[in-house]
Amino acid sequence: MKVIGLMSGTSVDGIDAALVEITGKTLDLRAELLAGETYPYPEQWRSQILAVCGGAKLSMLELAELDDAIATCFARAAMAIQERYLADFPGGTAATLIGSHGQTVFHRPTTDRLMGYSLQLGRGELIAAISQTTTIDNFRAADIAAGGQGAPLVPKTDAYLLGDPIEHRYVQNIGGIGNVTYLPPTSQPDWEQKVCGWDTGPGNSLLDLAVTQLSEGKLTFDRDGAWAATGKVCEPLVSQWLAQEYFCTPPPKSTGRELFGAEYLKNCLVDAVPYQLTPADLLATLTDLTASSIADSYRQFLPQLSAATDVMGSQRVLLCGGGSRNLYLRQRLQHRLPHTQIATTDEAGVNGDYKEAIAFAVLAYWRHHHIPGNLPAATGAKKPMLLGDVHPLE
Ligand SMILES: Nc1ncnc2c1ncn2[C@@H]1O[C@H](COP(=O)(O)OP(=O)(O)OP(=O)(O)O)[C@@H](O)[C@H]1O
Ligand SMILES: CC(=O)N[C@H]1[C@@H]2OC[C@@H](O2)[C@@H](O)[C@@H]1O[C@H](C)C(=O)O
Repeated sequence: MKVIGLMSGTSVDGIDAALVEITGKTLDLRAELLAGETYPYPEQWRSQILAVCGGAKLSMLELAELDDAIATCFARAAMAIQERYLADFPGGTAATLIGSHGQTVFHRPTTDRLMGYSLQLGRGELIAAISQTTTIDNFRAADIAAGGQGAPLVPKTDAYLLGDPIEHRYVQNIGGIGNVTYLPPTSQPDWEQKVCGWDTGPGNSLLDLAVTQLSEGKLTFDRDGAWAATGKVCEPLVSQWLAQEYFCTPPPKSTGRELFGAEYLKNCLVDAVPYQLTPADLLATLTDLTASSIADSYRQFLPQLSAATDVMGSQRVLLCGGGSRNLYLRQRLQHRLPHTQIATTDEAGVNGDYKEAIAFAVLAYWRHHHIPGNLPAATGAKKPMLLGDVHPLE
């Protein structure tokens, strides 16, 4: 079955569209990427989305207009990837389903007191009407209704697309926020029960904000980590930051720019004052915070594993997301995980630029086939749930 997956992440850089041929169910699942492309948001909408994510107030009319503008961008992305595929493969057939994550503008994780609240804009009914294709959206709500965080949702798709019979794998996305899926060797009889995942904390969100500020708006990110690589990590500051609540909280846990955003960076800058860091030192230290928070979370929350595999050396991190291109970040991660091989998901057969878009194509496919999409060990939901609202054509 051909399915289009659509995703825009916390960096709000554009809509990732993946046209995927999917077969099988879970253990026999196959997802072949036929076409993938990122379609940037028109600048007007990108700045409005970033403002809303940063807490800007909207009237209900403005909210409805933004929702529809995003849905229109998503529908256009779906139609464009469809056209590109049909132009490249004239005998090909069109996708029959769209799985759209939408654009997260607010995420409040579930707590002991409050049910989680996660809002993705870009309504599926409009995507379906414009693209004339059945669309599934709102994937996080059913998990939240079952007491889960609503995130991360990729772990179950990672399990069936990236498992290995011998290796322990950590599939680590480094987007605006970082998230990991741990996969035990699939030759272990009970491997599916041991899969877990969580949001590790900041990916590039703090770095991007700091680069924008330090360059007075001339740069928006540290390409290849070149600027940070000229600085020196302030280790005491990293240790101080790692003691913060989010990093010590055991999974299930999820987060967003609501925590690791402008306000958080402001506090980091205050903490850094006594150390008199240069801009490059500050970027090196923030880059190391991302690397250390990732490595530290593996050690804290999978302790028996790291003891066993440090000896056997059969563990591998598979990176994906924009941060995997940051060479300095990779270097810092290797420094923090000396006995672990670091590669990319591409090297394991899944395109890292489109892995999340592929995941939402798979989640829509599972919804269509009545297969639950969440992994309770990752989200904290009480049970596996069918994810997504279906918007069929009349
Ligand atoms: N060559 C590069 N060098 C350094 N960093 C890069 C490079 N290319 C991309 N990035 C970083 O990756 C970010 C975008 O990553 P990505 O598209 O994976 O995020 P996202 O999907 O929006 O986020 P999330 O996974 O949290 O939802 C950019 O903001 C930038 O910081
Ligand atoms: C609420 C939300 O949009 N969360 C995103 C974000 O980006 C990374 C991390 O934070 C993860 O929790 C999630 O995305 C992926 C696709 C997920 O649900 O697995």
